[in-house]
Amino acid sequence: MSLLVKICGLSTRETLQTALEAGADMVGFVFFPPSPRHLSLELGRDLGRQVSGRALKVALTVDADDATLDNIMDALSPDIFQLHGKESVARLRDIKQRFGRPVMKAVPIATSADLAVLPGYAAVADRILFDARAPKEATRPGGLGEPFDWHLLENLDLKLPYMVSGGLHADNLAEALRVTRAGGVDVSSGVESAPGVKDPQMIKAFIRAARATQDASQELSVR
Ligand SMILES: O=C(O)c1ccccc1NCC(=O)[C@H](O)[C@H](O)COP(=O)(O)O
Repeated sequence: MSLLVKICGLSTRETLQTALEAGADMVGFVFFPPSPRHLSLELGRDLGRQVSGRALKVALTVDADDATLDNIMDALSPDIFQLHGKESVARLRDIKQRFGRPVMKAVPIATSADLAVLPGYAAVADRILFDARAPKEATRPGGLGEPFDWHLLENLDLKLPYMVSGGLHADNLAEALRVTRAGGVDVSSGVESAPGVKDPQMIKAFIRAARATQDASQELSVR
């Protein structure tokens, strides 16, 4: 199965075009006002039109209410909702039923105890995103550019597809994939020149590095 590459927190036509042309499988749009990547609904609508089927549109929200999700559905019509807050298993089920879209649940990781929530989420979510747990003082639960200990996932036995994120960049994603055996990688800070400012060259370098890792693992598997 080919590696999924997600570029998250895109907020301009130019950098979205770069990610699409470089072959990103998923493009993430943040709807969380404290984030430097937060999009207005109007900009989300515009960027969503630009994607026009070239990648999966991921709407990233944090403990959003139904009215907010309704507005995002109308503006972006996301392919996936990425729920990056404290959403319960029941809330995931509710969102899936109400909006009829797959959900990717972000699971914050700092210690092995954080894995205890997996069985509940895995019963409802379509995909899991492992991310570094944000420090208590953080103004947002993700997009902080810090990794977690990937070895915490070394013995993971998850029947659901999962991605790894948190502090990834072109030079460490191969190791993150080797240790976690994730089916996808997700990045935001690692392709930015400043918080919220995506860098086209860094986007291209990240996707090139991910594809090189994918090719290398496919070569090994056919030997
Ligand atoms: O990106 C944000 O600003 C953000 C805000 C609130 C919740 C989640 C957020 N990002 C979630 C993502 O999917 C990021 O790509 C992921 O946390 C990795 O971020 P980074 O460590 O900056 O690569």
